Formats: sequence, C-alpha cells, structure tokens
Amino acid sequence: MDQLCIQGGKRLHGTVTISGAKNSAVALIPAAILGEERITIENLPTIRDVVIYKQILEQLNARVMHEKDTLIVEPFNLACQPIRDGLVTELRASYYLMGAMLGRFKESCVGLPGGCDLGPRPIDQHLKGFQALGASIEQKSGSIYLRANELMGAKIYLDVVSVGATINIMLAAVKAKGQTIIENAAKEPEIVDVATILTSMGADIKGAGTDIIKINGVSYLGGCKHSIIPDRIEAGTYMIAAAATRGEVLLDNVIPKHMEPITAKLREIGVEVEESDDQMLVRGSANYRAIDIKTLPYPGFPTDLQQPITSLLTQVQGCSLVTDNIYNSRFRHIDELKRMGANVKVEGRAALIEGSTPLQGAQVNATDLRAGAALIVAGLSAKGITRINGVQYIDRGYERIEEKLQKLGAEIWREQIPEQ
Ligand SMILES: CC(=O)N[C@H]1[C@@H](OP(=O)(O)OP(=O)(O)OC[C@H]2O[C@@H](n3ccc(=O)[nH]c3=O)[C@H](O)[C@@H]2O)O[C@H](CO)[C@@H](O)[C@@H]1O
Ligand SMILES: C=C(OP(=O)(O)O)C(=O)O
Repeated sequence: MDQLCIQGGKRLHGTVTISGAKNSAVALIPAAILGEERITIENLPTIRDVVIYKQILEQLNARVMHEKDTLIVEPFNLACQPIRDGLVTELRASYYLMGAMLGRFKESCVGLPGGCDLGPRPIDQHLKGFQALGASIEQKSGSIYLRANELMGAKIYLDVVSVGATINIMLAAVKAKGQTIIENAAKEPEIVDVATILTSMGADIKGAGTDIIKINGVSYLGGCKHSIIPDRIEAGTYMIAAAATRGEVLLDNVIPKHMEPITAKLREIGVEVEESDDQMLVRGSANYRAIDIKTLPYPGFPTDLQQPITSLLTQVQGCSLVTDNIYNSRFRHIDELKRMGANVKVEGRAALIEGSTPLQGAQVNATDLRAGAALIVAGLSAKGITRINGVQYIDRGYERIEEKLQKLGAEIWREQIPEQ
C-alpha cells in the first residue's frame, strides 16, 4: 500500500496540462461496444477507472489496444456474457455496461456498481428507463438481469437529474426502434461528449446538453475517432490548489466555459482568473473573503469539487457555508481536515467552515476520491508533513497527480506504508 506525503507551504507556480475527463472516459469506453467497427478514443486519462474498464472489455472478448493517451476498441467478437462481480464492483461507471450491453444484445447481466461511498447511490432511474424501453428487470444475488424481445423508443421523465441515468438510457436507446425522449435530463458536458461519440458512430441524438434529449433509433452503429473533453473536475482541483497556496498556475487544455461555475466562486473568494481559448491563468492573493456554496447539477457548482474547495475555505477569513444538495453525506473528509486544525461543523447536508485556521501536517485518511483531493489541497497549505492513506481512491481519477504537482513546485512524493 502506498501513501502520498506532502511537505506543505510551497507556492504552486507553472503550467499544468489537464487530462481527458474521467466521467467521459468511463462512459465512452462502454459506448464503443455498441459499434460494429473500430473506435479510436483519444485524450484518454491514464487512471485506475480506465484501466479497469479496459480489462472488463477484454473479459468480454473485445480487442483493446492502449498506447499513451489513445485507446482503440474493436468490439467485433464481443461476447454476450454476465459480468457479475470482481471488476464491476471497483468503479461506479460499470453501470454503463447495463445500457450498452442491453443496446447491443437486448440483454445483460451486470453486478451492482461500486465507486466512491458517498451515502446511498440508487440506480432506480436507470432501471425505470430500461423498463420504459421494454426491458424486464430481475435483481438476483447482487446482479441486475435485463432482457428485452425488442427495445422500443419511449418518453422517460427522470424524477431526479441524474448523469448516470441520462447516459445509460442514451446507450440503451440509440439502437431501439422509434423515438426516445428523455425529459429532465442531466446537462453535464460529459453527456454532450457521449452524445458526440455516438453521433459520430451513426446515432441520431438531438438536445444533449439541454434537459430534453431526443433519440431516433438506428439499426447500425459504425466506428469513429473521438477526442475526450478535458476533465473539468481535475482542472478545478488544480485551480483550488493554486488558490490555496497563493500561487500562480496556468492550466492548459481546458474549456473555460465548462469551468464557469468554479471560476465564479473562486472570483467571489478573491482569486484572479483569466481565460483564453483553451487555457486559464489562476492567481492567488493574500486577501480572500468567505463565501457560501451550494452544489447543484450542471451548470451549478459540482459536488465533485465540494470537498476540495472546503479545504480552501479553511484558509479564508470569516465563516463559509457549504451545502451539498446532491449527496447528503459527502463530508467524510471533514474529520480528517479537523485533525489538521480546521474548524468545521457539519449539520445534515451543510458544513460551516470557520476560517482562517492554520493547518498542521498530519497522518490522514482519504475515504474517497475527492476526499483525497481535499486532503492534498490541505496538505499543500499546511505547515509540516501530511501523509495521506487511501491513495488507491485518488488514483481512480487523477492522472500522475504527484508528478503534475511536483512540476508546479510542490514537495510531494509517494512512499510505501511500512508493514505493521
Ligand atoms: C461516473 C460518473 O459520472 N460519476 C459522476 C456522476 O455520478 P452518478 O451518475 O452516480 O450521479 P447521479 O447524477 O446519477 O446522481 C445525482 C443524484 O441523484 C440520485 N439518483 C441517481 C440515480 C438514480 O437512479 N436515482 C437517484 O436517486 C443520486 O443518489 C444523487 O443524489 O454524477 C455525480 C453527480 O454529478 C458525480 O458526483 C459523479 O462523479
Ligand atoms: C464520485 C465520483 O466518482 P464515481 O461516481 O465514479 O464514484 C467522483 O468522480 O468524484
């Protein structure tokens, strides 16, 4: 087991190149199995979730070639077989195999997904969508069995705005007969990315990025070449880290429009942000103001940056209130921040952060991916050495994180946890 160690107090400066988006990658890879020709996916992040997905596709007999940031998928001899446990329980996005296998074979048997433990994460809206398209659903021994004689387009109103359900229904519906309409759809840029690859493969999808998506089923999907959008959550994490260390960092390979919910909040705190085509310059300062944040579906402030920005708010004068409207218990990082000296009270969905408190390096535990990011931000701003356990979660979503931070001047390294 590894841990990340940070000698805090270094101002971040320089340029960081943002990788392809995790939450796109883990949907584009299963989307590729809907095609009957070669799919090339570029700007692929080398993260654990992607490596696991590649292994799942290999288990299903797809030919997969991965070199640097390019993945080639040849799904010609794909096997229609159950994928019950093991790899599927290691990531959340394994639920996309349900929609993709159903779309391709009209049946699937997939184990319930894993992913970060953020409290209950039901998939009832995914299943409601599959059922509306004509699939029967059976849950047995931790797996979901879906079967349809024919998939037929349907009108599906999502009770909650769900990224996963929106994409999963798109995957199942692209080859269904007739028209599918998803109402109250999620609008995240990753959804547009999935619609873009499917359209390049021959699908007929309109409205991705709005709350009504219309899909006219087609009988054949071919191949294509597609480049993944930049990871707005990775980019946001580096923006927050730059601000927390009062540094000056240029982000390369970003889409500033996707960053607006984060940029707006950082500017409100007092961080300077300049934008150009595909770059953003973040400049920290000594004078920050406390702010309130509410997480919401896109284009609201993303829940995935709630944890990292909480660490920054411990370094801001005054009292900030952070409310997570997406997950009601995404606060497991707070106890770890308190070990480092933070003064935070959690009540229900809200965290009240009393700043500014000097942080001290400590031994802390990353309980999930963005808790890990939050502890990295805290460690970079703290006095002394912070040691972070749970690096396997951080590796799910951040490519070469210590290398990228070292390039920005951080003193961060990975070491083996000594055996007890
Ligand atoms: C792989 C991936 O893309 N993960 C992202 C995706 O997760 P994921 O797709 O799992 O999150 P959703 O958008 O589906 O969840 C949003 C909210 O809806 C609820 N819900 C969801 C589905 C459902 O069938 N029933 C239901 O009640 C969830 O419990 C949650 O409260 O979006 C989340 C919200 O932006 C992000 O934190 C995750 O990083
Ligand atoms: C919650 C996250 O991921 P997942 O949905 O894959 O667990 C995340 O990326 O912050």
